[in-house]
Amino acid sequence: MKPLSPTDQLFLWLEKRQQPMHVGGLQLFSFPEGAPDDYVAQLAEELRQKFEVTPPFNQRLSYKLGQPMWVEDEHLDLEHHFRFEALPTPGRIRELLAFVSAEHSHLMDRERPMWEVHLIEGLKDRQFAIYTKIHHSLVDGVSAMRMATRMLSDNPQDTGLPPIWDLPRKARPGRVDPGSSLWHSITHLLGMSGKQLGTIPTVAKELLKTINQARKDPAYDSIFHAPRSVLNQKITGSRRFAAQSYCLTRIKSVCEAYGTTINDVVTAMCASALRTYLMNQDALPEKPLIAFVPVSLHRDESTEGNQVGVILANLHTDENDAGQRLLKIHHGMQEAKDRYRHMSPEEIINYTALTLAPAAFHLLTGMAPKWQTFNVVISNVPGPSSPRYWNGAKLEGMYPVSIAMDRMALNMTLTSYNGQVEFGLIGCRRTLPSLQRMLDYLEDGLAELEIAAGL
Ligand SMILES: CCCCCCCCCCCCCCCC(=O)SCCNC(=O)CCNC(=O)[C@H](O)C(C)(C)COP(=O)(O)OP(=O)(O)OC[C@H]1O[C@@H](n2cnc3c(N)ncnc32)[C@H](O)[C@@H]1OP(=O)(O)O
Ligand SMILES: CCCCCCCCCO
Repeated sequence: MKPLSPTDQLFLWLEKRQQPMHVGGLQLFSFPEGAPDDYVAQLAEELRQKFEVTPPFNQRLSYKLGQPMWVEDEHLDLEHHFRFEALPTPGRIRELLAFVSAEHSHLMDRERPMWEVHLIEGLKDRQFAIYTKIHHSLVDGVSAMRMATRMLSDNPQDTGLPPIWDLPRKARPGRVDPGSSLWHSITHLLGMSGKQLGTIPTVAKELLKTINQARKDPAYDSIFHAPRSVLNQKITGSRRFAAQSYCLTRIKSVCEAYGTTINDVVTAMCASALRTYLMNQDALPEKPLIAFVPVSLHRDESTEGNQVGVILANLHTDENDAGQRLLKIHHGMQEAKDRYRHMSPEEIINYTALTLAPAAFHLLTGMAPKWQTFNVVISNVPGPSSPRYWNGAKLEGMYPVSIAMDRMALNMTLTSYNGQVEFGLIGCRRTLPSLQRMLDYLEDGLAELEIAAGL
């Protein structure tokens, strides 16, 4: 029995039909050399027969004294969670993305462990795919990426590698299993509150500094007054997913030319894509868009729950010059990172909670609809830098599928793998009808920076 942290619980509270709170990943593989045509069907049979379901994949929600806990599901039904499916012909990436768009729109059953793995055959060119869906109250992007990486090997000859639901548990040195009693859960929560109280002085000091800085600097002040835009409307429950890879070497060359980080460049690509998308609808707000940028607080190799703080980043979408826009984004991100450098993870989480309080208040109550805290999520989850294989099948790409929410109809998350940066855009189907065009605008955003830098 394990209690959920307040951040993990938030994703349960926020969930509703038009706002499912699961995240996912789409992995694209090519058949191992010499594999038979029914390779994927054989693989499905093996996965059904050979493996167990281990934590967190065997954990379902239960409530004790009103407190949500993870408990082992004694009636686990693998057939419900693991599904073998086929794409309609001609089995192009377009059909695959349509499949993910539809599956990502469905809520999961809270009576069961909240995950699904879809093994997908019928793709062209001897490829197959795995779309994994898991509730955000169980993992964040970094823990999901760690799990996905642990099921893979850098050796194409390695066989017997498990699926994501039966990964070997990593023992943490010096950690004793705390047991599973309700008493342990209560003391754990009280301990957490003690730690939380200790964060008050630093968080208060940093908030005061923030307010003073916002008084002096208009670019900084903008962070706390996001404009309303077409992205920020009530959403429906159906999603559209668009994904594409971009060359990491090109992104690194832009970083070097401007003296910025990778994260700054991908953020600037998003800013440029949003600008073009909104300008084409004559809907670019005069004031700059503000992004919700998660920062990982995982201090070890853990794959447990959500450990993230958030930076509210000014995207400077009111700036015409692409190079200047990148430098301004870099400057704002540096400032935010400097602030967090002096804070503990608990302090960062509480500072984040206070800065996002108006958004959370609106999402939970529907009140204060005029206050827009941020316009879009931009999340960067780095992955393995060299080729990976799963039982001889080469991983060709790995795309994140995240969350759209009321008044935040678009989420731009990216991962990286083997020299590629892989964007996964998820949006409300009704609010953002031509979402796939953003993929071209991201490319244009990168090209614009290359040209401006003379590359
Ligand atoms: C679901 C089941 C799974 C199945 C399939 C799997 C799918 C795979 C997961 C999907 C997941 C979806 C679900 C999302 C749900 C959330 O999005 S939850 C929120 C998750 N996001 C986070 O936690 C944010 C994590 N990112 C961060 O903390 C920071 O942005 C970063 C990435 C560390 C960047 O920080 P920074 O200091 O501004 O940036 P930067 O200097 O650019 O980077 C630091 C270092 O990282 C490197 N780096 C940064 N970005 C990249 C990049 N994109 N590529 C390569 N290297 C990079 C830099 O080169 C640099 O390296 P060194 O020079 O130090 O060697
Ligand atoms: C105020 C709460 C905001 C929650 C945003 C969810 C973003 C999902 C990416 O991890």
